[in-house]
Amino acid sequence: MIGRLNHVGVATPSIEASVALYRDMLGATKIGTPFDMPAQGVRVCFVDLPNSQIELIEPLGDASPIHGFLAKNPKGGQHHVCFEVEEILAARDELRAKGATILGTGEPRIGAHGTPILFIHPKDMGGVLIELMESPKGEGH
Ligand SMILES: C[C@@H](C(=O)O)C(=O)SCCNC(=O)CCNC(=O)[C@H](O)C(C)(C)COP(=O)(O)OP(=O)(O)OC[C@H]1O[C@@H](n2cnc3c(N)ncnc32)[C@H](O)[C@@H]1OP(=O)(O)O
Ligand SMILES: [Co+2]
Repeated sequence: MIGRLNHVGVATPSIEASVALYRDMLGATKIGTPFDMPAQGVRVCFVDLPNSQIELIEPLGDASPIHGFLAKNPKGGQHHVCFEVEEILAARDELRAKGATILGTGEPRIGAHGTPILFIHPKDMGGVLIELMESPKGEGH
């Protein structure tokens, strides 16, 4: 089912401070402009790597899904991994049939790359929060 690793999500209390770390400590050169995703409750900034991306996420609004994580990890930390799938609804139905809990309503939302996304509860995946993202058309694997 899963295809490419699209990104690793990193929660941070400050995108600005994290951008400085990735740029100055690790020498990242391709760093996007931060943007708000109010429907997802996060502010997002991508660090482009040759083979993947780091997705820096900062809480946006009172109902942000990452408030709890940052309360437990005040300095931030690795938050989720995102794999591409060809058909998000087929992936969801297959996962549910295997007993996985799909978070939220179970209806995909549009993610930061403009394609539908879903999340699998970390309790079903060995403590790792998994995001599934439908591959951009023409790039399916
Ligand atoms: C923009 C978009 C994109 O890429 O396109 C994004 O990525 S948006 C990325 C942000 N959006 C999301 O994450 C949406 C999906 N996430 C959620 O619905 C939530 O964050 C949950 C994963 C359900 C966690 O919510 P919350 O922290 O309120 O739950 P909770 O305190 O009840 O925690 C339940 C259990 O999950 C653990 N837990 C919480 N967050 C975790 C994480 N990121 N990785 C691994 N485990 C995690 C807690 O420690 C706890 O474990 P114990 O039970 O052992 O104590
Ligand atoms: Co993500």
